[in-house]
Amino acid sequence: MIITITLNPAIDVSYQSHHFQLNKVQRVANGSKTAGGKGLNVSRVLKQLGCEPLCTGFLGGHSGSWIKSRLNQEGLDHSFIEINEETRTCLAIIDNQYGTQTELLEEGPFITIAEKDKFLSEFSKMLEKAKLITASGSLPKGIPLDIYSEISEMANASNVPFILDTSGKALEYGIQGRPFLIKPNKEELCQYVGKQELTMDEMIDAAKKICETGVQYVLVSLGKEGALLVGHDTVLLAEIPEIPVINPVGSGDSMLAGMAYALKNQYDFKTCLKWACACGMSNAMEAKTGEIHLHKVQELLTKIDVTVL
Ligand SMILES: Nc1ncnc2c1ncn2[C@@H]1O[C@H](COP(=O)(O)OP(=O)(O)OP(=O)(O)O)[C@@H](O)[C@H]1O
Ligand SMILES: O=P(O)(O)OC[C@@]1(O)O[C@H](CO)[C@@H](O)[C@@H]1O
Repeated sequence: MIITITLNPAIDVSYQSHHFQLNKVQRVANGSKTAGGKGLNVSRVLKQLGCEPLCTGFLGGHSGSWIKSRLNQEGLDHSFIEINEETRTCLAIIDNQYGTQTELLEEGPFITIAEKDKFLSEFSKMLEKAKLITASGSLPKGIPLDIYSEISEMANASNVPFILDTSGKALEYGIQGRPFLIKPNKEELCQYVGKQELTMDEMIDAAKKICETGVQYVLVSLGKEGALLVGHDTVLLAEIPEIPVINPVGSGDSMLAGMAYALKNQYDFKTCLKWACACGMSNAMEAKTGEIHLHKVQELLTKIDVTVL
């Protein structure tokens, strides 16, 4: 079973706006509302790929109940720790005319030490059934910065591959727990190495240095430019065709789901990278966050070129 961890889930509200302007009243068509936060997007895409993930993390208040009822409707198995405070809402405004994507991400609830300890204790029980674990997203308040490192070490001790997609300090600390794979986008990798920009060679160098610390693979997502997969003795570059983009929010999560699915099926790394890109692309072609279509993924797989660098 794949376990997906979302420590800071969200009700994701996404609006399509034309010529979005600041400081103006704008009327828009009803937004799409999904059970989100990165890990829940990963879970939804895994389900669309035919997997039965178990979703875990923290949920609270009315928003938490709404998310649970959505997960039930979608047939997603879940086991969340109930918290005192309210689960957050995140807002995305997509303007395909201007080509902009504006996001307002709430920081999320405060998690008490008792709630955090309960999570870790439940997680150690779930770990017994896990074949692969993904953890995605920001940390809610009160959660120690090294929690992903702790989770990774627990997974390593049980020989279960752990895949991490986070940013900033949570990534910096998380890497110290030696996850099997991390998935920064280019901006997150730049931030990690403290640079404004990185060339392709510099990205490969940075990823290799991360691998020297004990991480086995670094998957760098590059939006419409495709992706890089770097390991100790592997550098693969995926080049992708142009596609009609509707809403790319959640493409990184869909990519992570595609990678997790392919790894679980023990595909070779070139094929894994193709599945990861195809799922990210398929999501970008849909209005809903964290949605793919298998027939589109299969068609996209034939159009992605992976080169060994
Ligand atoms: N505009 C696009 N055109 C084609 N493919 C895309 C586009 N945006 C994303 N993708 C696909 O999805 C993958 C992941 O996208 P991206 O690098 O934007 O991730 P991300 O920044 O983590 O996204 P998010 O945080 O919104 O989930 C890319 O490697 C690519 O395969
Ligand atoms: O605040 P985080 O956890 O880093 O990101 C949250 C978020 O922006 O990520 C997803 C897109 O990847 C959205 O579903 C969600 O709202």
